[in-house]
Amino acid sequence: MTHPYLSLENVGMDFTVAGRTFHAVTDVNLGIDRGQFVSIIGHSGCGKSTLLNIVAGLTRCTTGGVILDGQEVNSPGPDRAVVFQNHSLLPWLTAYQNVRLAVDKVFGASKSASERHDWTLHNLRLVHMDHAVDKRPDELSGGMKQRVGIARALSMEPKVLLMDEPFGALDALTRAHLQDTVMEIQARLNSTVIMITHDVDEAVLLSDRIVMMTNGPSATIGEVLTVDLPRPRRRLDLSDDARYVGYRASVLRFLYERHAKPEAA
Ligand SMILES: Nc1ncnc2c1ncn2[C@@H]1O[C@H](COP(=O)(O)OP(=O)(O)OP(=O)(O)O)[C@@H](O)[C@H]1O
Repeated sequence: MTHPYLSLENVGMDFTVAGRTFHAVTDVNLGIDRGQFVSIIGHSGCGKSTLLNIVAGLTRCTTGGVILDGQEVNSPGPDRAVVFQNHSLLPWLTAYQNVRLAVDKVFGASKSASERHDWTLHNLRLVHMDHAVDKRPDELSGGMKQRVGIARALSMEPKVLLMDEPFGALDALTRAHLQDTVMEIQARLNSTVIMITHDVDEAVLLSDRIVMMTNGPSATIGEVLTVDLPRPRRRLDLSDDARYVGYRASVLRFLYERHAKPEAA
């Protein structure tokens, strides 16, 4: 029997606050193949970030476990790079230096200084940021900072790229540009990606599968939708494509009919 590249097995997470235990997430089972782009969507508070943090190794799950490429995940590691909604670049370093720091950390022993230099520039080029390598974060727009954050994550050659609402803080046009860049890179590198999003169009456009979460407490996977649209995908062509519109409607129905937030219903 072949195992998926990444698997979440019976993952559950309880939080105990002031002596009271809260079951945030229960019984999450998910297998992800290499090269797959998976989005997690669900209402606020359903445990999306909790799940991502468990895969990242930043949080230990209360029950179950995560296995990546045959190894159990117990702590953070460069094989699982994370991109957060708000860039986490070091403000006193340039775009180049922010990426180079990660490259030195991961490849300090295995690549020469000139190889690490070339690799840093290569990754900045992938996200179309080679024109601003010497700029510090406060000299870059929000979208540019996210690009550098993505370059930094990719430069570690992670087995899985984890993205927690990576475009959430960006305006619609910048968001669209960045989504296109991520699609282009994913096609080129065959990256395995888990992305959290609140944006239904973003989920359908980018994903091979969309994991839809029920509301908490005891949130779990409600449904998994396979998005069988050919790649490369172009947003303009898809906007009136019947299959695209159908997928979009399925996610909307899940979120706003079957699992509407009680206060929003
Ligand atoms: N460290 C913690 N201590 C106590 N409760 C927590 C902790 N982290 C998360 N929770 C709770 O667990 C639940 C899931 O939180 P989580 O941040 O994973 O949700 P989310 O789906 O990512 O939300 P959002 O979409 O708003 O970011 C929430 O009810 C939250 O209050």
